Amino acid sequence: MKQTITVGLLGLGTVGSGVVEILHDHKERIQHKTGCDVTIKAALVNDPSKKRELPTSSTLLTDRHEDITNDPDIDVIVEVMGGIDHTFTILMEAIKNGKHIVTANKDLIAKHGAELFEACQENKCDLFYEASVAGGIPVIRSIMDGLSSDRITKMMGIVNGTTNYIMTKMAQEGVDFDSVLKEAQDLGFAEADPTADVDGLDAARKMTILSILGFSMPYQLEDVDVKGIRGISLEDIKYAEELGYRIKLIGIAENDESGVSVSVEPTLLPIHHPLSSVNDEYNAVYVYGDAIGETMFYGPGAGKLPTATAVVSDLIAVLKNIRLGTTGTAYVQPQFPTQVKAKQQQWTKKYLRLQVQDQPGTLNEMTHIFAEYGISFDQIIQRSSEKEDQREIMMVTHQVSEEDFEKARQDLEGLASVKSIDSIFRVEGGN
Ligand SMILES: NC(=O)C1=CN([C@@H]2O[C@H](COP(=O)(O)OP(=O)(O)OC[C@H]3O[C@@H](n4cnc5c(N)ncnc54)[C@H](OP(=O)(O)O)[C@@H]3O)[C@@H](O)[C@H]2O)C=CC1
Ligand SMILES: N[C@@H](CC=O)C(=O)O
Repeated sequence: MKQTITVGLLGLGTVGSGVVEILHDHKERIQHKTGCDVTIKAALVNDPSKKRELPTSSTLLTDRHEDITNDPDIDVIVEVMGGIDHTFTILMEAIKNGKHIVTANKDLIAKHGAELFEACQENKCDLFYEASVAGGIPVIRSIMDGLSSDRITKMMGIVNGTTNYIMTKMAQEGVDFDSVLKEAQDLGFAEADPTADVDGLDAARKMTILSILGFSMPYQLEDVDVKGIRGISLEDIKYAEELGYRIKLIGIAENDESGVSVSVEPTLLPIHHPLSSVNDEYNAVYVYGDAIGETMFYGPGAGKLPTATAVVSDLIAVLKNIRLGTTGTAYVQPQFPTQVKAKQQQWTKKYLRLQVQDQPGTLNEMTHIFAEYGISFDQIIQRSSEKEDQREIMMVTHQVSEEDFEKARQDLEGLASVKSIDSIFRVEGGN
């Protein structure tokens, strides 16, 4: 027998309208898969007077969340409005009223995932959040289900669509940062506050969620080393190409015997590395496991319909659970304590771009400093600088510990012949 499930939407913007569209266009497919008919009874918005397409003519548009959280007819809440603490309060209220939750909100899950999970367990509610990491790519489900038999050791990838879109356009079309950010906003990829994208925080939240789930540890957002893309210039993109690399904003989470390190930063990748060809708003995540070896997940990481696909798939998971009379969630209580890896244990290659005095001995002075910390070079190129009596130097080091590199950087800054250190990025690949 067909069952009618009533949904309350929190948010009817880019993702919310995509959810409405998929539920409408795939209505029969969803009925067939779940045995359920889905009705959207109400949607919470900031401005109910704004003209917009409604899910059905009878859908209530409201700016009072209680109209949804307290409505006894509503079975499932789909949260696609964003926000952290206020949204958390609303969802906790909804869970206490027995509502199942589907959310696309990584800000919320990275900060309050554990509390939401506990409340859902206590109240026998579902909690699903596939769209919170890498938009339309089912990477959370893959980690929680497909790879659940393995021990995950590393996850690495491009997990922010906006910055990947910006950097692709900068590299391919030489477009300036501000105009391409505006394009990404118009296309619905960027967060309400796009500084979260540009400064790497959005990617850091996603890497936090992946680390909690993949490593089964209560990893904290505050422990992620985060650098955004503001410091990347068209010169860096050009010199990186010359050295055989592309620059991408890469998240890396590693777990080995010396601890866990999670970072998000601009990274030079060898041109033939598969992540170098991930362009526009696309995302890709490598997951390494003891048994499986290497797997890669690729697809659209942002945008209306790709993100809504993940949200509606979560809703389908809830519908199936309701039919089975059970509850479930993509969360598990972390099993192991987190031991954050010391800087001395974190090894990477580095790219530097510097302006130096054009005089004999400058390069010697610099290499002498690096040698003191045991740092050697993979590649060095020099170019004339726009500034009189200066040269521009681009270097790629061999593997160096973060701690030693930082000491060498400080010593370099103290040299009279070093006029400025304009860029420092991580480099992947090779020793
Ligand atoms: N866009 C994307 O590609 C992706 C987004 N996400 C996540 O999905 C969520 C939604 O994103 P998106 O659809 O892009 O955002 P939008 O800004 O397009 O939509 C937000 C919606 O929520 C409503 N809203 C926001 N705050 C409130 C509030 N305090 N009270 C009532 N209504 C509110 C807005 O109302 P009104 O329409 O009146 O302004 C709007 O309808 C975010 O958590 C985002 O991080 C996740 C993956 C990809
Ligand atoms: N702003 C985010 C949206 C998806 O999570 C991004 O650009 O990736």
